[in-house]
Amino acid sequence: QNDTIALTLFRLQTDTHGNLARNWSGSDACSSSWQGVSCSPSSHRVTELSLPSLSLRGPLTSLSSLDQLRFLDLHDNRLNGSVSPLTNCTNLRLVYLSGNDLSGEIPKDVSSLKRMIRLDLSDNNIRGVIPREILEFTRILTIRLQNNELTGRIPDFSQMNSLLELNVSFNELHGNVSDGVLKKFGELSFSGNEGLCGSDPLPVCTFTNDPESSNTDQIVPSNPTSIPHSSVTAAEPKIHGHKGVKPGIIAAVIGGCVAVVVLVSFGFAFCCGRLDRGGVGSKMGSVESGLVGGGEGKRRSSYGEGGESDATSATDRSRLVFFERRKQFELEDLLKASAEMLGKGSLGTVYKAVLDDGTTTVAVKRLKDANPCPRKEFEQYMEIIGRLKHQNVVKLRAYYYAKEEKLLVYEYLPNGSLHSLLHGNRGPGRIPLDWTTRISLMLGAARGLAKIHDEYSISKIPHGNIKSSNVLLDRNGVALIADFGLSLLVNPVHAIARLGGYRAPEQSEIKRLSQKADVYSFGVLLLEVLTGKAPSMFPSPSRPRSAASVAVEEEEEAVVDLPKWVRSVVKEEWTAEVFDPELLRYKNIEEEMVAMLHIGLACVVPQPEKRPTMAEVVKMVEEIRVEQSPLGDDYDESRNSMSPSLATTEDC
Ligand SMILES: Nc1ncnc2c1ncn2[C@@H]1O[C@H](COP(=O)(O)OP(=O)(O)OP(=O)(O)O)[C@@H](O)[C@H]1O
Repeated sequence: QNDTIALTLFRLQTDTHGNLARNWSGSDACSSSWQGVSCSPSSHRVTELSLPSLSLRGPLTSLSSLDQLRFLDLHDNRLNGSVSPLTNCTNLRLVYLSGNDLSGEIPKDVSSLKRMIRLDLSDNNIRGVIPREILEFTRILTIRLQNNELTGRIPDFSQMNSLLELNVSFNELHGNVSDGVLKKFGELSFSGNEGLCGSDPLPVCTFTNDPESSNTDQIVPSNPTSIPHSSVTAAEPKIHGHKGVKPGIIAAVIGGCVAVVVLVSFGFAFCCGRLDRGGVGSKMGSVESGLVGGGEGKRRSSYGEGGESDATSATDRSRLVFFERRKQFELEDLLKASAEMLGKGSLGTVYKAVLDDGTTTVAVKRLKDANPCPRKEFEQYMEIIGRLKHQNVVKLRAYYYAKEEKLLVYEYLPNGSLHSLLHGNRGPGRIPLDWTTRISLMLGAARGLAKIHDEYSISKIPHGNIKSSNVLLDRNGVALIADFGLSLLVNPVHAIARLGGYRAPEQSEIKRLSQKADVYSFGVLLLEVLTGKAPSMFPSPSRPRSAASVAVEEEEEAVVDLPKWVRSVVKEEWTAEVFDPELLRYKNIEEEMVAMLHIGLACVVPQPEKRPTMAEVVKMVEEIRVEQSPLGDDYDESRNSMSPSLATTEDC
């Protein structure tokens, strides 16, 4: 009842255009007829208030008694006064107040909002310093304070381990931005503050007497020019591109980024082999030695020698075996192809190879170390893999078997993996993965795995390595299951240890892959897509815990066993808490998310026999209807210009 009184007061104070009066009928805010208001069914308290763009004008004071409020979205109104009243709402997690006329300072007791996940106060008139107490948010993912009138020294955001997105641009802040912080959040997050300094492109810091403190030196830019405003017009993700990949271009260290993209001549990589191997490889040295060695020309010629000698020495049996009616290219074409390393997995290294015809692109997995699999067996397994054709399973186009080399040639999928979409670049420039896309990716992956299980229902061949990095996206954003059949190549005794899929509990005893364990892994994948948390497959209990990071680690530990964490949160009544905060921006999807959550939880029941089959999972996912794209209600402008399903993300 008190919440109803508080909201009624809020309406009377702010609803100058009568927008709320029209939409709030009845005398109970929790009666579900109050638009934009959601309550907890058990406590009958207001937990969500979502009233964006309603021309509300007035203070926030009456909201201070809503101490069960978790989600507050009042962006794009004309609200004024201070944000201080909200510090009483100690359950707040997601606060969107951008685009109002809020003024005053951010109070020091903002630290009472310990559960804050996302705080957006951008585009207001908030002044004063950013209080150090903000560093006490241990679960925070996003802080947006851009376009205010904040002054004083910038807090040491490097202490906020959980923070993924920070924007303090266009304020009047000063002080040193550490190198790590600048790199993590990107220069655009600090632009428009003439007093900030640090490493390039910020001006270099010099030390002068601090006018604010007689004891300490103030750090000021040597030449106070902020990052040019012209570079700040669009918050686009940075694409560290590498156009025109040529054979022989060996390594490109992408500007300031931890990830190193290695571009190798595939032919070179293939022919050179490993240092410790015999044959052509040992003649040429290792790929690594090639990396450090001479220039492009030299490597190109090395490649030429190696490629030809190996190709011509290939026996009739050591040839590319295609699963397509017409042979598309020769081994020699593959050896000549320009190649780019896409990544290393548990069984080998994958290269993108662009053939000289300029139109054929394939992904080539070069299996690592002497695979014990004899030729006959290998060929049989390839037959099994190559036979399976389905729109949601990555197609094996061809393979090559020689004593020293085993290559698997797959169709190339240009849009990365579900893993990189979910977890890549959670910082600034992150392209959110919307609900419609997530549902369609989960459905595609479910169909692909169901097909595998159905095709091999008698022999019960499992996939054995279901995880988000093995769900790839084609050019239309359709999800495909990768790496089917590779578990066959691994000694069953070591398969679980060698493959990195999400493990089912029974596998700690019965060390065997199975289709039921695939279902469990798929359940974990669903939970990963719903929560946005990456399941950690190999928890290390001995991880050192510093006092300062205990709280953050507790949060992280929740992801070690994703099913366990989800179960525990759901039990505590607040289901919405499990979902990826990124999804909370979309409207009217909660029912679908909860339905999907139930499917995920059904897949991860500890008893294998109680898990559904993948065919049943497909049916259940198909029954979750997405009537309309939630994008229509999206209020994140950064997404307007891109196609979410095809959005690729950089890892760095
Ligand atoms: N057909 C493909 N098209 C495009 N990229 C691919 C293809 N197959 C694999 N990749 C990419 O190559 C990289 C390495 O893949 P790989 O399957 O070897 O490793 P992984 O999935 O990380 O681990 P695992 O070996 O356990 O499956 C990944 O980044 C993956 O997205």
